[in-house]
Amino acid sequence: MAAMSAITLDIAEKRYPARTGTPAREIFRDFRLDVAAGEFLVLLGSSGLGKTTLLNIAAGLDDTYRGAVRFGTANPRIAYAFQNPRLLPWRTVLENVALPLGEGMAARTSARRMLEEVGLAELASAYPERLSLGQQRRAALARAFAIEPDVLLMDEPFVSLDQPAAERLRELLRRLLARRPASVMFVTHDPREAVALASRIVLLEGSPATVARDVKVTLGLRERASPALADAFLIRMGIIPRTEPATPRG
Ligand SMILES: Nc1ncnc2c1ncn2[C@@H]1O[C@H](COP(=O)(O)OP(=O)(O)OP(=O)(O)O)[C@@H](O)[C@H]1O
Repeated sequence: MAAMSAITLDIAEKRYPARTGTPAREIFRDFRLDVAAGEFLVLLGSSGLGKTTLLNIAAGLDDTYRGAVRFGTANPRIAYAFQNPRLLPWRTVLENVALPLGEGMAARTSARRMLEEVGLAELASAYPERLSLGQQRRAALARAFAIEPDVLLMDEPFVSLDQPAAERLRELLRRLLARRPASVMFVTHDPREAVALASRIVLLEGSPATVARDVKVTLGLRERASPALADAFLIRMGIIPRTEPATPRG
């Protein structure tokens, strides 16, 4: 028996109407994607293809399409981490993390525990403007995991950080997921980041977008962390092109 899907995206048609200067665009037609329970699915694909549109549809933020989104569990808890951390500037870090948990002491206690887990305990009563981008993203991760999501949607959550900072956040994400497993859809432009995190990589291509590659990633942590080995894997799987040999043939 096939494992039950945590998320099924079944999009008969998604289009954006024409705007002044831009013609109407068909983003998806007869597009289908199943995410298995516990899977860490990374979506790759060039800019403007429809990756964010797909996450918005999965999140229920966009219902202007023909088709259906189905979840493996009734009333799944869904967390969505955006590229911009989107913390409320007039609330403290603790209040931001507690917000999705509601009012009361229990909410604040869980929020505080989440902040400890992401290494921000000392900044609990600070306002977001005092935090670096990396710290804001830690807070956004704490807020996302505070609700113990069944489904975690992430849209380039670690972009514009330097490599060591991005790797520390990826490490944190792995740790958070180890304690609270979720089914993940993660969008990035960076194929190496995809190898670092994914259990499955889906490469989108074309307009309307179709699945060009769909590969399981079973590498160990050491291989994932090595740029050379990650690139070799990406080339082998046809996700990035083989670079031309330096020495001319013949
Ligand atoms: N509200 C909208 N109205 C019209 N067109 C839109 C709208 N939102 C997005 N688009 C267009 O639809 C296409 C897909 O957008 P989307 O943001 O989903 O792509 P993406 O793959 O996430 O791109 P990126 O990687 O640059 O974030 C783009 O060409 C975009 O310009």
